[in-house]
Amino acid sequence: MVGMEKKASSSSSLDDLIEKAGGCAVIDGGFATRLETHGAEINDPLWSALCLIKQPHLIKMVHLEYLEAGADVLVTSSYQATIPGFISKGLSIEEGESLLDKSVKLAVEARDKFWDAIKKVPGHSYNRALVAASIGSYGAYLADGSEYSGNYGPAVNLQKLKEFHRHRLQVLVEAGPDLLAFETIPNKLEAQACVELLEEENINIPSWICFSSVDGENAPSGESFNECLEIINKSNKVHAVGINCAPPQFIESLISKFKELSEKAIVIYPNSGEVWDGRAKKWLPSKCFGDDKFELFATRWRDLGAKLIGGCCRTTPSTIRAISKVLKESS
Ligand SMILES: C[S+](C)CC[C@H](N)C(=O)O
Ligand SMILES: N[C@@H](CCS)C(=O)O
Ligand SMILES: [Zn+2]
Repeated sequence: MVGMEKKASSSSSLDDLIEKAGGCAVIDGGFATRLETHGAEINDPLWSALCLIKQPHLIKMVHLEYLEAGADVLVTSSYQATIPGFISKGLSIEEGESLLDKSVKLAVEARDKFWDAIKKVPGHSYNRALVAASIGSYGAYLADGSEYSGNYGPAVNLQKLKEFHRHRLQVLVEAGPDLLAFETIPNKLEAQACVELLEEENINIPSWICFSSVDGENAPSGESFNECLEIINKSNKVHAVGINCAPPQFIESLISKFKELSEKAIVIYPNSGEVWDGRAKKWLPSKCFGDDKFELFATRWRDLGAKLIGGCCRTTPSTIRAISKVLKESS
């Protein structure tokens, strides 16, 4: 147990979903990398957010695929969607705001469409999914791979990070998601910026903060998770903490570590094990885990205490189908 810990209020929509899902809810899988398999062009500084401008129908299609596969939570297409990013494409602030709003609306529309159809099917085993607005790290916006290094340079201080996140956070919250998902946070300073913003903006939507990790032990910056979680534990605006887009082989020990360091729910959605080359902008062949492995991992991670489990880059709807099936069978 950790001192000074503020537990988030217990009757949130997230807690309800976890309970309905039998103690462990399923998050969707890699979003941008799935868009790519449908032919989306995302080799761009905006990465998957380019689709919000050019191919929004693909975004909805991927959301529907993950719902059909059994996801209880959809993460929106806003990971690398930012107002400055859209401005650099020649769009206005208003157009950028409208694209952020659209990222939430597309997921909500997919969720409602799927739920309206499936709830009429007798004996179905789906839950009404929640929509989590993705808030990618500053490193994601930089598009230089720094969400895996945490190295933002000396000019990037707390103020700058809060400035970067504030407007997007306000617009996403206004769009009405069920949850907020801070993703691939690589260092302590950015975790602090997120926590302070949730307080300052008085956000009452349940949120999770997920870190990436490249050594399986620490945040990518080299700072210990002990230091990072200390800040998060003090806030009752954060409902869950965890890891996304790190390789699956790191997850088991990180769940144990997070359990020791925090009382918050633990959220886990690793990538396939392949490694992102931020310069070449491609996935390097590496130890890649298939759906059968994810099936085994998912029960182990659930038994170790994870409350939300899904996949990140290069995992697919079939990965999520495998996770959902095994968790439902054994809950
Ligand atoms: C999670 S990484 C694969 C996302 C893409 C990165 N921010 C880039 O733009 O290169
Ligand atoms: N939600 C994002 C995270 C990228 S690391 C995606 O799945 O594309
Ligand atoms: Zn990822």
